[in-house]
Amino acid sequence: MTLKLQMLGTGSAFAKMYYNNNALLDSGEAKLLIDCGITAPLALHQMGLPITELDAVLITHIHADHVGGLEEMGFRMNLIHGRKPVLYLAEALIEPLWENTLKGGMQQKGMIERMEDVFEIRPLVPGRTADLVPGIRAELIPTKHIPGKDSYSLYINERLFYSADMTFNPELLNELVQERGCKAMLHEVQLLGEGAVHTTLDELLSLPPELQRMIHLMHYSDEIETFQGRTGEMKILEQQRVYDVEKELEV
Ligand SMILES: Nc1ccn([C@@H]2O[C@@H]3COP(=O)(O)O[C@H]3[C@H]2O)c(=O)n1
Ligand SMILES: [Zn+2]
Ligand SMILES: [Zn+2]
Repeated sequence: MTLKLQMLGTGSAFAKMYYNNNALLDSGEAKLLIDCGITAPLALHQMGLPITELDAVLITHIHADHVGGLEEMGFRMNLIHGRKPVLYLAEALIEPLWENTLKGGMQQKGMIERMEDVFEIRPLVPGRTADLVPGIRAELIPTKHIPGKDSYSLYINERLFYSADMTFNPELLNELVQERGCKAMLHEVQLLGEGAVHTTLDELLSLPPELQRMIHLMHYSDEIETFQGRTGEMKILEQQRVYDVEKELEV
């Protein structure tokens, strides 16, 4: 089974040269979308991938660059295709995603009263590996991002770490490699400024070279081109390029 990765976008929340940092994983048997930001429907359209081809969506946290495309996804799937998209998310995100994000645009008296009326909700328990779609299983790892807001990174198929949005956590990265057999890391990076809610490039450059070699950078701002050749042993993920995870991303 070959796992393929295609980033719909590799941009930070306010990037204008890149779509939102949302990822398509394809196991050959099923397709999982990780996060569905504002630009995700347009990115999928430009990739020529119909939303009906997605077997499930997994949400890491409730920021618009990670959930802003769910209203369109929900309406189109239900109203045009007569299907509820499968939505995986931590139990703690279910209520706030509906009450604080989707309800305003999607609620319709007598037709859509709850998130379950438009999505097939599949709650995830952090720390417990779940089979998501054929060939893709994942464990939610609670990570620090915005104080007071739940946010999760992913450990996929016991070999691929997906940071989502998080502040620097070298202990976690070391544990994943030394104790859990991690072979590749897709990690967000803030190129400029202090890392209040993200992980900075300087923080990642402080990691040992052998760990840096496992890291592929994503969720970056428009300045990324000026950082070519300045990311130590780390590579920069290319938007919409299709990667064979084992052959091209693993060390
Ligand atoms: N305390 C905060 C909260 C938000 N932000 C910015 O808003 C963005 C929301 O999406 P993101 O990708 O998590 O990046 C956040 C910061 O750019 C920030 O910089 N500081
Ligand atoms: Zn983000
Ligand atoms: Zn965020």
